[in-house]
Amino acid sequence: MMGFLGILLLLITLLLIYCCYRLYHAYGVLKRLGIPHPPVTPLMGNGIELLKMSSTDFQEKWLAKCGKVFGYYLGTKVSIVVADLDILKEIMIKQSDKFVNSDAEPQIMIEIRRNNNMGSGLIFQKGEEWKRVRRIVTPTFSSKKLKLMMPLVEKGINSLCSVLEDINKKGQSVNIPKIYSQFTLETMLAVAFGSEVNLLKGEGSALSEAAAGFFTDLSEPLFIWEAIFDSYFPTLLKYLSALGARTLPLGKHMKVINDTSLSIIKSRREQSHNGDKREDFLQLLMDAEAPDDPENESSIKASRVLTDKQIVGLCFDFMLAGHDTTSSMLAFTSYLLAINPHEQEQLCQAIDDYYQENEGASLYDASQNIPYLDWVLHEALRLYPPGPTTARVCNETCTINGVTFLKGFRFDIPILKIHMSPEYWDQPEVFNPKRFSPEGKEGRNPQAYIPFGSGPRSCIGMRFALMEAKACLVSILRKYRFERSPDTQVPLKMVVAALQYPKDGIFIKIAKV
Ligand code: HEM
Repeated sequence: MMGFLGILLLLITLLLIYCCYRLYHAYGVLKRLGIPHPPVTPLMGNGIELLKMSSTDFQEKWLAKCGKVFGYYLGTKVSIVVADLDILKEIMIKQSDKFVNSDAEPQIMIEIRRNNNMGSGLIFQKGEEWKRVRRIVTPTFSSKKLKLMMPLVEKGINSLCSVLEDINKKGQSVNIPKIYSQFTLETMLAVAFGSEVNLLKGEGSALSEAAAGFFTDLSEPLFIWEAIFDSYFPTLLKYLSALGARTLPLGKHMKVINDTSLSIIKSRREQSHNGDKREDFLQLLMDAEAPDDPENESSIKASRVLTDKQIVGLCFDFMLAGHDTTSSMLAFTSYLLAINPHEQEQLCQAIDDYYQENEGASLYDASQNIPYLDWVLHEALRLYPPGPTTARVCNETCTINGVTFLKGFRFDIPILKIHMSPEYWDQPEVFNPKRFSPEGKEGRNPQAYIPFGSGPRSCIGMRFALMEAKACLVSILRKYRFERSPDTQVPLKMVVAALQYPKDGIFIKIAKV
């Protein structure tokens, strides 16, 4: 009996020694490569600190202590934060083939997509398949095609303006992000799913409820825990995620989105013979075909088009990536104009001048041809980039500017920190749209401004987002002004997660011109 216990104890001791050795080895990677990192806690790595503070505060703290490149561990998984613009240019543009994948999709989302038989879309798509899909989808975002969607965008703008009219009549301040969030969701449902609702007037649908519910259920700590868990128990994580996918509301919301979209595609295919086509993303993706690729003669017909489940995955991605981001851009721009009345007047003057010189101009043309409007939006995106960080994964060990990165390393690109760095921006905290005038841009490193990312994996929806936001602001500012009220919090308290939000909302007044 003692002999058995002795052997058991010995085995446990050996197992513990092995685990300690594995941990010691795993936590030695960054040191061996000469990449500085914060002190680690066994098992958690730097996860505890990341759960306590926002990812951008974490980046700020350790960039200040370690310089422009540092690493950290989630569990035993390595991430590298890179704020060095030369290295970023290599990762995002010059050697982008070695960093073609962005972040890994959370396991729970993989399981939910699998349960619903939904395609992977673009955001989390990898390698060659990502290249193929991006090639097919890119023409959908040409200026010519986006212009065709303007009537759907204008419809949303009209109902937004009538809501602002009511708010103005009441004379109260309003939490503007909430209004814009309904507007951009409504527009996204119309352009990506062909589903017309009037959320701003309180008229929703099963699809709009599922979409709104989906956004409420996403949380950053869930993803930090997942990354830590994944580094020790990947198989168990898969089982737990499969269970979560079946039981959590997130899975149910996605099922509604998936089933509704598939039935819309089906009915459009059935009606295609009557030649009555709607101009929206859904239809464009249904008709999309990759252009000829002379360098790839073997590309077969089937690989140049998208399946229905891929189309649903893509439309879902557009909603995921395009709804909250665009509404946040609009909300922060309105806030900045409200607290900078001089800049607001300059913008309104530019809009008036444009319409005086171009009587009867369309909303699309006006929004594309007022430079000051462009500068204002870009400056708002500098100060408040909706996505404060983006990511890449290294798929081939390589050395860049003397730093070696191993295959499998994940990269955090600290967009917000770069936008607020005094090294690249004079008085970075000041709202100054003229930074984006041709003279203001002269000599600036383009990598210092990346609200939509950069390189081949940059935001595919940038033009659509800017078109929607510009048209929206032109329409509003021809009738109203944003005004600071006693409820307006200055400076804003922020919550930073995958996206950044104003903690207590943004309350401003809507005044009539
Ligand atoms: C102000 C609005 C928006 C901002 C600030 C924004 C920002 C970003 C950023 C930072 C990325 C990652 C880029 C990189 O890592 O280099 C991204 C990717 C993406 N965005 Fe946007 N986005 C916006 C609106 C939209 C809209 C309206 C859509 C769709 C209609 C969209 C669709 C996507 C997609 C599909 C990707 C993944 C692209 C890929 O991996 O190939 N975004 N966006």
